[in-house]
Amino acid sequence: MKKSPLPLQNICGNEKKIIGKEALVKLLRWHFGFSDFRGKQLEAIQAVLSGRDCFCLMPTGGGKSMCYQIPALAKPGIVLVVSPLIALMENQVMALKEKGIAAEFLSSTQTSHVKNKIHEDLDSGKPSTRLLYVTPELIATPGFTSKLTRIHARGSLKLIAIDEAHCISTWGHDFRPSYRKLSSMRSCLPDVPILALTATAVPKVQKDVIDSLCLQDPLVLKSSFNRPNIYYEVRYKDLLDDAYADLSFVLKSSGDVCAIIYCLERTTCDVLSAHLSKNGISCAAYHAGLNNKLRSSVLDDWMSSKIQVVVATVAFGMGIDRKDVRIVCHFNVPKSMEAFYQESGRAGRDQLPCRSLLYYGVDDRKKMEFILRSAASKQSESSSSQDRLSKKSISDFNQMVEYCEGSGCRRKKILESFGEQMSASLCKKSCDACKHPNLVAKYLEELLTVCTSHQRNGSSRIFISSSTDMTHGEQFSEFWNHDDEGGTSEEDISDSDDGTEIVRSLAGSKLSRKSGVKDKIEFLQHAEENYYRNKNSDKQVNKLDKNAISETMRESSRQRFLNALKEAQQRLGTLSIEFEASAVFFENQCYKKYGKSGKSFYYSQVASTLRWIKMANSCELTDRLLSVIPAPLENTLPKEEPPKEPSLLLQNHPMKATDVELHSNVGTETTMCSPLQTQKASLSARLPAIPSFSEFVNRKKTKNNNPGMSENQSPHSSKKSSEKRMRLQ
Ligand SMILES: Nc1ncnc2c1ncn2[C@@H]1O[C@H](COP(=O)(O)OP(=O)(O)OP(=O)(O)O)[C@@H](O)[C@H]1O
Ligand SMILES: [Mg+2]
Repeated sequence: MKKSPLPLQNICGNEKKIIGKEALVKLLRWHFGFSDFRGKQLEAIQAVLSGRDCFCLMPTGGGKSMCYQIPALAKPGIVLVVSPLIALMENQVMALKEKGIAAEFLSSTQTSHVKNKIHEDLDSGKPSTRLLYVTPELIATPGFTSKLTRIHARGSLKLIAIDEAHCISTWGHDFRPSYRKLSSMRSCLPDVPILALTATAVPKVQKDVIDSLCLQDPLVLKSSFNRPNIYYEVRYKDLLDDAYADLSFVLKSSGDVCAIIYCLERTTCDVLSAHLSKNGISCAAYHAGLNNKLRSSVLDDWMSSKIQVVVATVAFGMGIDRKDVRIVCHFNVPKSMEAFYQESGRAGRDQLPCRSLLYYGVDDRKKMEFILRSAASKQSESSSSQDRLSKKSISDFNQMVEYCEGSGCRRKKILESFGEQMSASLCKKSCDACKHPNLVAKYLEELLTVCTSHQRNGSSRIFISSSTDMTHGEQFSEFWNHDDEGGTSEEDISDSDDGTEIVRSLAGSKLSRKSGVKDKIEFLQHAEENYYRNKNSDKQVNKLDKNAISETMRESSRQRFLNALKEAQQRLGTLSIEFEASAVFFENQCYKKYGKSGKSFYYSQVASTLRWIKMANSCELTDRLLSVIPAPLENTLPKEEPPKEPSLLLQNHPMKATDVELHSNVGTETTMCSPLQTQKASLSARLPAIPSFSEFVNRKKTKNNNPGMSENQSPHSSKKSSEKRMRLQ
């Protein structure tokens, strides 16, 4: 229902003068029903109404939107709001319309009839629209720029508000190339004040935003980043029997509360959501792998409390305003403190007590380090700016690791990462480290023991050394950006299907290992059924396109194989294979087999091959790789001459067989099976096949049912399992 305008709506004409607090508070009460302004809202509003540029840094949920919504009501003319997500624009416009405020948005999702009506209004001399939400992509189009210039010439454009302004900075955690195009606005639309709003901007990003937008003598308003109503807590997956069960328990014991659970991978969202649903929790998965219809129905159901828990990738939530989110859980460690702050900040926007829960796992850390490293290695010729960004992404992630693995107040760590000093007393025991210091210290000690045993088994070394390498001068890239360029111009979700996604999707994560075997098989069967169902549908071509395996994906897989082989080398002692070529060989095999079937099957094959590499002994590995030696080699081998053709074995490498023996550790499998012997034996031996997923699972089952074998093979597993325990609530 349309609300009658407050007589104050034109409290002043177009003249630039400070409007008194009283008049503005009246607007706030009349239109929004809030008794007073929060934090720096009033200062920001007064600044922009007086025609001054303003940079406004307020915490998540601090009420930044009000800083441009009130100005829209205080003066005639249009406030242009640049927003990164269509979902966010839709929500805000809907909420404003419900309050009787003339707000519109322009996006590709609207019908041309609706768009035409909005354009008609904008073209009229006296537009009724007060707030116009647009994407940065639209602003960049020449047609829209000239429309804005015309509106401005008529004196009808009173403010440009740039929401989530950190997206303009390559230093920010959510850099969006399209935001950079906003830098031309100052020259196209001089005199129109610009308001830049963000919740997360370290000093470097603040400066970058101010410079990029050419803000002139802006009023810089900074509020504390502290969110006193959020209780911060980390739970350690490696010390838990079952993180899924733990999370179920937390959610159930908290009552039927509203929650967001962030996962790194889409598959984890699906599997975890299914698990929670089975346990009676009302929830749904949300990620860019779902179609638009399903995504918006999940969003609607969650916004209207039909479901309470959303299990999502980072695609979910920027600017989504459900006030009563009581728990934000990160089921995998986030990539940076900025991302963590932004996402955990979606809890408790009603200022009531709420909880940030992070499940930290050593495997997750390694996976993230691997992703960072893969992204880095993708850049063969890096520019200095890419190099700079890559190093930054590593150090950003290290801050997150420190948050989880370090002792001391979590709140302090968050605030200090944004350059804010904090006294120890500020936390008031509102994080686990301050509330239960002894318990947290004990967990960290236990975690260290688990990590050390991982390392002793060789499983961590490759990652640890690679991450150390990375901080010492390799080339890196910012890989997680919501890069909306090159895709459809107004896609509302941007967790893209790039190479990183593949690495993320590869099986072998601790999470998927923790779900039951039956669940897993059901899940894969379901995926297979879906695949064949889709295959017959008339959308097949489109789907196959989406399912296509790109060169980037293939490169990620090769990298993954390379790391697995190096890890195998650490586990087994010196392995006499040529790593790069072997990695290419394994990847080629997967691609040959499943290249045409699409990426799901391809990933699955990559994953099972990786599992096989993890379990194989030296003989099996070298045998497997020998199979690709060209036929003529067979004749040359007995003479112990190096083959002419390039081959995968180190035999073709300058290193001699004797070198290998010298490097072998006594008692390792390498000494029992020298490269030469292996080659000879393998020519007559049958090659072991790489197991399928179900074979792998069944083999594992058999081993577990055979106590002798499991004892020999995994002396740590039973110990580790008995070491694990559910954490106290
Ligand atoms: N002065 C106020 N008094 C009470 N509630 C307010 C006030 N201003 C804003 N709010 C409410 O606070 C909530 C958060 O506001 P808003 O969405 O603008 O936050 P934000 O700073 O943009 O957060 P984010 O960074 O997550 O986008 C909204 O529900 C809004 O209605
Ligand atoms: Mg906002």
